[in-house]
Amino acid sequence: MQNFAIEAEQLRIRYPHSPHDVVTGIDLAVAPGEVFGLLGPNGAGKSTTQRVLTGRHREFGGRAAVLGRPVGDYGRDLYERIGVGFELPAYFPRLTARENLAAFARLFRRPTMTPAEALAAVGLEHAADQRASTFSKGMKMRLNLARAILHRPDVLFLDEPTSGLDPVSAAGVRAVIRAQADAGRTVLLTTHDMPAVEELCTRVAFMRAGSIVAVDTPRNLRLAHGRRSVVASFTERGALRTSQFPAPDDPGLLRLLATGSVQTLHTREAALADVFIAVTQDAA
Ligand SMILES: Nc1ncnc2c1ncn2[C@@H]1O[C@H](COP(=O)(O)OP(=O)(O)OP(=O)(O)O)[C@@H](O)[C@H]1O
Repeated sequence: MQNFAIEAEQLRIRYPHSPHDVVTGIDLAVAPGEVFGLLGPNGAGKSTTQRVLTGRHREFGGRAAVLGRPVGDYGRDLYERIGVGFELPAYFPRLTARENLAAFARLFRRPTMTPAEALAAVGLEHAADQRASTFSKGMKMRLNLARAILHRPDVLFLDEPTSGLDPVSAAGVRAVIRAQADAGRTVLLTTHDMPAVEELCTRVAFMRAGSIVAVDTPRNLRLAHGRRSVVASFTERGALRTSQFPAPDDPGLLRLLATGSVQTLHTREAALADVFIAVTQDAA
């Protein structure tokens, strides 16, 4: 039997006062070393699933296991094995970045990186002695990530690690995640950042209303659900306009070409954003 880093079998989750299950019996099996994306619209149940897998919500049905052991069987030792980076940065605002990481490092029994190593890993070494309360949002997200990787965990759970970041900062965070994957860590990544998914994820699961509606590699999902299209830009009454057509022989495109007004024509490859819309809006 294969040992999965993360497993869920018929996982059902309900909050104390919610009238129905918000996760309705999902199956997940993430192999060691995978960067697995958990995608879907707001409210689909992604964060709730992460909460159960990281031991922060203990009421659930079915099975949830990390590194071959049910999450319910772990105590604090779970946090020796996993790293958790959630959307809202968690740090001591009055302490410097270095002091924050030194404080977090003391919580672990296993050897950790030094604060300087962790700050260098996320590109924050220049701000080591700056108070966390003075950090920009992007810096806080990096500090959060430094905290999550500090003890070199086997599995990393990341919820929206690039949320609200500018493109350069987001690319920096993606590079940190890539380095973690290259070091052999398993990553479960919840995100709406499609470039991050394209760049990092070995496989992706799309959730919709508490269920998983598609799981595959980004490439296979694009082939199965994405549509290529042809984009034409043309002039109309002196203004430049663009239109998208499903195929090069689309009658509308052929009519447009016959007018002689087309300036440029290019093929647009299917993107994961198209897959997102196709599988989370149309699935029954
Ligand atoms: N503490 C809670 N108590 C009751 N219901 C909750 C709680 N947290 C989340 N929910 C509900 O559970 C459902 C799933 O929420 P969840 O946060 O898991 O979605 P998500 O897919 O992570 O969304 P987003 O992309 O917005 O982060 C939603 O209907 C939400 O309202």
